[in-house]
Amino acid sequence: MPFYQNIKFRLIGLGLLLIAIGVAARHLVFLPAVQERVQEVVAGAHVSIATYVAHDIDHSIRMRRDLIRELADTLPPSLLAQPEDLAQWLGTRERLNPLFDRGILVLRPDGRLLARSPLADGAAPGARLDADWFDAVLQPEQAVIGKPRRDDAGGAPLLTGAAAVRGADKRVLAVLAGVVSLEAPGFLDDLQQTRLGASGGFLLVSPADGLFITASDPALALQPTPPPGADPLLDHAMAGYRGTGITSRSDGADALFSIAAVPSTGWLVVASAPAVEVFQPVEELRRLLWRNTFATVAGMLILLSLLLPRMLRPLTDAARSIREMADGGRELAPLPIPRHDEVGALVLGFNKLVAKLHEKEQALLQTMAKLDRLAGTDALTGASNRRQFYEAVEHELERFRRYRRPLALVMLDVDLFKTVNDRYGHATGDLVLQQIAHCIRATLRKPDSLTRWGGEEFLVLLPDTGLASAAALAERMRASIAAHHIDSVGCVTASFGVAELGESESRDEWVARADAALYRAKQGGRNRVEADHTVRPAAGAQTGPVQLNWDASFESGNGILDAEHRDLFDEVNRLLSALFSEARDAEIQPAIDSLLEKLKRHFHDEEQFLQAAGYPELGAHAVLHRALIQRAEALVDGFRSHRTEERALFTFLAHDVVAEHIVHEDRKYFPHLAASAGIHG
Ligand SMILES: Nc1nc2c(ncn2[C@@H]2O[C@H](COP(=O)(O)OP(=O)(O)OP(=O)(O)O)[C@@H](O)[C@H]2O)c(=O)[nH]1
Repeated sequence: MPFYQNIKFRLIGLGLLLIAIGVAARHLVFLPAVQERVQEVVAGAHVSIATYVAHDIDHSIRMRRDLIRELADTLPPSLLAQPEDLAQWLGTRERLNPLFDRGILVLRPDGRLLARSPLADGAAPGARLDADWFDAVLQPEQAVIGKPRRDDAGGAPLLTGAAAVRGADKRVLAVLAGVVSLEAPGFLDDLQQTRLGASGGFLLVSPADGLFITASDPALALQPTPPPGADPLLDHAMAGYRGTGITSRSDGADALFSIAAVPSTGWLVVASAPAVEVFQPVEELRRLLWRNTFATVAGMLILLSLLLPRMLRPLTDAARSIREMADGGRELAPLPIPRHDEVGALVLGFNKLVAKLHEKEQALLQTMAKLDRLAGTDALTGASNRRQFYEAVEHELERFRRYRRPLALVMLDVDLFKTVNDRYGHATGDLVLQQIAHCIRATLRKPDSLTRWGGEEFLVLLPDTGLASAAALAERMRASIAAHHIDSVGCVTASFGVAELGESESRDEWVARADAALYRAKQGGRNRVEADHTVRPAAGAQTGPVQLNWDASFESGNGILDAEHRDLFDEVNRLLSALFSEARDAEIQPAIDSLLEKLKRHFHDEEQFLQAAGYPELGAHAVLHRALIQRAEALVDGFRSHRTEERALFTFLAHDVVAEHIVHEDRKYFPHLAASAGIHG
């Protein structure tokens, strides 16, 4: 699954998207609104301050102008002829109202100095005929405020207020002027010393004179204003704009400005503060928001990476379990409901689905069982079912009655199979049953048939087989099953019960005896074979004129070999009986075939045991086996084609096979086998 389809990735992505939307909203909507509001508030404050400063300046100017006017109006014309008294009069007034720190002068209409206070030598400061105010003051009745200028020595900036002294006929008798330094305490010095914020300040501009009168930066005092276009802020002011706004300054930086007029002079007070400073709170808020955003993202990532796996575990667990079930690695079963949320609902849905599937599976199994019953085969193991077994038994019973052929039954049951089911699941249990059926089949001959009798119980029907042979075969099956390794389970075992059909015994009695023997095998500790000897075998009841008798001295001590030898004796006896009876060839032929097959199997088993025991004469013994088999096959062929007489067959079986080989030759290895069994035992 690509990572972007991962639900954790999507949830984290969603979280980040929401944060990004929040950040965008704050920076595009919230912060601009805050900035606008801050500008409104600060600009309002700046306008108030600029207006206050303008009124203060206006008040100072008016006071000086009114004082000069009043002095001019109250100056007794008679004093004009007495300069010393005039100076004294001026001195008294000047001391009473010290608004002109640079002194008060009285000039004649031609511009010559008449008197001054305080008395000082040299030219009176500002008392120059080219002064703009001198001519101006001769005209109107009002006092005049002159253009600010530096004193004659180029020192401090001065401002002169003047008024004409007129006679009764309104003729100008003299001009009275007061000179004040712009830096005089209580005049404009406050404006120079006052800052707006950290680096903002004020400008006092005379648009009419194109002059900075004074400013928070003292270097600007009495400097000409820059030409239009050089400073957009001043251009605004000069163009008559009054109020507040943001504009670029001559240094390119934005500034918040506020402009207020000084009505008495036509001057302007311009308050300006760098926008960076004004909006510093907004910038701080912006930085705070970024820090908050980073902290939120980091917190969210940490929280989600810790919580998401926990929150999604029920989902991932359920998905894994379902996948395992789908892949066959786990039995299809309901899952525990982790909690009552959407995942719980999902698992509940899955469980309902499983229940439905089980129902359907049961229905299918029932149908299959029905079909099996009809078809005669068990679908799981491929073995016959009871119905087919009963049919086969009917056929064999018929043969038994007619030809007296022995008939044996092996019933087997898997040991502790419930534990296998409980530990590894029902599906694995089924697999075990299949493998066991496979093991059994591998040991059977053609005419033998395997039946699944019930759950983990099987029946093997062995035609033409006596009790001893059947027990030997059962032993072979037991060993084969016990040695077979089954993936993920290991080895399992089975217990066996063997019974040969007795004379006048019913099918069900016979099966019951095999079942009882099986029960004894279970009781005896499982993984073993129990043969039932309680009923005399029917086939042995009918004997011919010539019979071979078994003797205890023929026993080698090896259970399987002895059982096979005994069975061969029985087989030969049965065949001899048939040969000497009136039986037809067609009826004798199956007995001959069965004997030949048993002979071959016995020789093979015997060679295996002798090899395992390290018998030194095995090579020579095996040569005898091959010779006997070749001879037997030739005789059987001849018998089929009526070339061989019954006597030749009789001689070969009774003499060559039984008397010579089994009784005489085989005895040779008995001591070796016994010794070897002693060593290994
Ligand atoms: N997997 C599977 N189990 C089956 C089938 N038929 C029967 N079984 C199970 O086989 C088990 C038989 O258990 P028991 O009869 O108690 O016997 P056991 O555990 O084999 O023990 P012993 O026979 O005493 O050794 C039961 O759990 C049945 O459910 C089948 O077709 N498939």
